[in-house]
Amino acid sequence: MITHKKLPNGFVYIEIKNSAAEAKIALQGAHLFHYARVGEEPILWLSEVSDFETGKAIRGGVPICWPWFGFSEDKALPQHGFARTAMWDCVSCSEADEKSSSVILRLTHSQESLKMWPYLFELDLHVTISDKLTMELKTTNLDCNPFSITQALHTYFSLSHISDAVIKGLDKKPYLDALTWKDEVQEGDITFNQEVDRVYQEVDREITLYDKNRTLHVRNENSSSVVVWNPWIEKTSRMSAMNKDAYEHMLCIESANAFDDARVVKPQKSHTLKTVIF
Ligand SMILES: O=P(O)(O)OC[C@H]1O[C@H](O)[C@H](O)[C@@H](O)[C@@H]1O
Repeated sequence: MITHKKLPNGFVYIEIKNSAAEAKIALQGAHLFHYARVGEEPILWLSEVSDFETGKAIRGGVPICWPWFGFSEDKALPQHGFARTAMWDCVSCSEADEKSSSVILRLTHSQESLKMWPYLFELDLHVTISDKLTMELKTTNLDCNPFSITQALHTYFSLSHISDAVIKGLDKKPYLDALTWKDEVQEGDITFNQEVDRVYQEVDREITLYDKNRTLHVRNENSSSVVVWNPWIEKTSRMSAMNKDAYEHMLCIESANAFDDARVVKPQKSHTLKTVIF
């Protein structure tokens, strides 16, 4: 069942329930903020103190960073672009069978977007909810000039505890350490005992997240960069909409086209960043 819902403050979202899983996705930002398989704990982390307010990104779930990841060259523009706080339209809801439901949300250029980023575009998020979570972010260039994008499906995973988390699949991969701005190379698995903010490059394998009671797989397409982020104690205390111990129960593994993995989209052409989480 796919139902359009509204919070008391007017914030609108779509609830999807089928025999395999359930999900919630806000029209603001096409922001998926809940996904759980039937009978299991939620796979996505959502801050207990997140705002569901117009113009503010939800803290948790899967924010969409687009058309730039991180800071823009113009520091007056929002970090991670404007898509995550813009209102999207729902253009399609469908149920393939009792175990699989799909929603397509669309954002197109507007007077406001053209002030921040001077291109005509269509951006579609196709979400499929089944025993897997599939997200396809399709950028179509409707302009007469090519444009370059950086982007991420900025997935916040829910953890039993950060000290139990192990990421496999990035061994020997080069990365930019966003804390020191140095280029490094990963040696072995990733574990966490301090702040981590890294953009891995040349990623060509499935990534596996081991937690105490659960193993999750992330399979990306048309992406060779992955951001791994945990803000740890001090940065969490400075972050909006996060309790001070929130870093213990979240970890971001972001399916991206970031830094050296920026993509040029020619007029009338498309690029689709895809991730499957299972
Ligand atoms: O606070 P936000 O704008 O949502 O950004 C949250 C985080 O996103 C990414 O993971 C970046 O690598 C981090 O440096 C940043 O702190």
